[in-house]
Amino acid sequence: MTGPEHRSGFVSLVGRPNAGKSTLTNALVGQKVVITSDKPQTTRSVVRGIVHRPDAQLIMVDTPGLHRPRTLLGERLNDLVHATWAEVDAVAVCFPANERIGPGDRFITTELAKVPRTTKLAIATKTDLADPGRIAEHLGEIAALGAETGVEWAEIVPVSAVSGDQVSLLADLMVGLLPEGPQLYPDGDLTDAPEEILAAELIREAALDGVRDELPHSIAVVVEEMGLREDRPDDRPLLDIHANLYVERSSQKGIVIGRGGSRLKDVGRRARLQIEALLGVPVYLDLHVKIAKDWQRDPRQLRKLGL
Ligand SMILES: Nc1nc2c(ncn2[C@@H]2O[C@H](COP(=O)(O)OP(=O)(O)OP(=O)(O)O)[C@@H](O)[C@H]2O)c(=O)[nH]1
Repeated sequence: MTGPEHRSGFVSLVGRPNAGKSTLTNALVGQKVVITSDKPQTTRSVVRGIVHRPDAQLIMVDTPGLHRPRTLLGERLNDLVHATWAEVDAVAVCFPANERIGPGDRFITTELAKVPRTTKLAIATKTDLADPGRIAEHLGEIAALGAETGVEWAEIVPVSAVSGDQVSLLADLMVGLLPEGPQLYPDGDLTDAPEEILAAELIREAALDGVRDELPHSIAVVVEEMGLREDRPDDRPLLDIHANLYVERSSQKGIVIGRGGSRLKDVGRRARLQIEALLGVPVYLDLHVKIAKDWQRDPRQLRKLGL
């Protein structure tokens, strides 16, 4: 049962490579973890764990990595990261206490400043590797970085995921930043991992490209299945994605598919390239177009489509 005091929401751990995000996620979720282990475990991939507590459900999201945008695709990917950050309740930046604040940390914090409404907190990770004087200095540098970039830290918390020091305090603080809300996920398997949402969004964008005027807001995409293909060698993974592209009318279906299926093929190819760039793994994309009559006006269909 969920009482009025129950809180729920999404927190994303970000930080430069090796900052300790995955280790901290695991420490936070502890034994009651649901990790989507069938997802590609590349540094760019999104892994999510859920902290189930009597008073809260804290859903941990690792958003895809930011890139210094050199290409249009890079910019597009960063837009996606910003969009993901804007959708979560809080973003926590991890700054390892055994290293100085560097350009990578400054870049991430500056980007985070562009997402005004999301709550931000700072975590000084790996405190077991630094002495108290150094930790105090580090916390001061994190505060200064916030002031310099215009990010207001809701909390600055030192933790060690390895020794466990302050991990439960961090969980309490994060829960305190969440809105009141019911349990969002049942115990058990997760179906709508952020990767699937991002993949669906990329497919939708590719499908709308060039036909926006003809198909305003009429396309919804649902990733039905996503998983690494079995029996592949470790160095040659392949991610299978089965997705349905919903339109409202058969005339729209014709537009999306194109003559002899040529347009759908092109949509699939472009979406696949973007998903591969985002997740860092080769993708086999199986795309089907279906008609969900007037889905925009039907609450049941909207819920089914995750909207
Ligand atoms: N001593 C110590 N080591 C830690 C701690 N947290 C993480 N590490 C180590 O730091 C390294 C990087 O940790 P990860 O959790 O993989 O870091 P990450 O930020 O997820 O890394 P990427 O996936 O590359 O972005 C690993 O060798 C961890 O064992 C900590 O609290 N104390």
